[in-house]
Amino acid sequence: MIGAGKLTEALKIAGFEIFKDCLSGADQRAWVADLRAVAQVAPMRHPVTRSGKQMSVKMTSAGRLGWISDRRGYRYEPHHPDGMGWPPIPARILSLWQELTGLARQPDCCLINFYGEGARMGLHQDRDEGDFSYPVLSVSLGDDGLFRMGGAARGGKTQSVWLNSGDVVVMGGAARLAYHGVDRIRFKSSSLLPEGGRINITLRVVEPS
Ligand SMILES: O=C(O)CCC(=O)C(=O)O
Ligand SMILES: [Fe+2]
Repeated sequence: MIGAGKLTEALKIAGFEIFKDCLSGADQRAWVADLRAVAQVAPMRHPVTRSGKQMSVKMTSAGRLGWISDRRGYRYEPHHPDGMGWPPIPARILSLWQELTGLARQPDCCLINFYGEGARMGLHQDRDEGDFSYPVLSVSLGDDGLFRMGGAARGGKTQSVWLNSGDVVVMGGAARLAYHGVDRIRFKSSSLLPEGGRINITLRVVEPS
């Protein structure tokens, strides 16, 4: 599945890797079908933050734990806010994790974000997990997204890169706790999703081993 030599060094941040064009067109369509099946069981919704502000992205999860945000804050939960358990992480998604990380440990959570027209994600750290020695693996599908990456401290210098459909990002090591976000998408730049928009999935180990 992974072409050799596809690793680029778009950003010079230790532990941050981009694998361009990791997924073929056929793979991307299969992933989208898998993710739509997850969203059938565990519907996407716009979370609100602790302050009550609605996020512009819609989210759902697969796996033992799902990431949620509500007026009580951010956390992982074993159930969707509507009460159902999260569907299992699709097998082909787990194989990519295995192939790229080589880890025996499987991720607990596959967080699925959907960026419709105008959606973005502010700079943040992924730090609700219990063990930062595991990388976060992220896959982009659909429209191009302008990804911004900073350092471990808020307010530091940032670098930006466009992520395209089929690109995979690994944030491990020093990059694991780096600030990152998505400034904007190029709506309808890809034909993968007929309705337009960008899907990003992140695979996370949540519980300490
Ligand atoms: O959409 C992306 O590329 C990043 C998503 C992200 O940072 C997150 O879900 O925590
Ligand atoms: Fe993140």
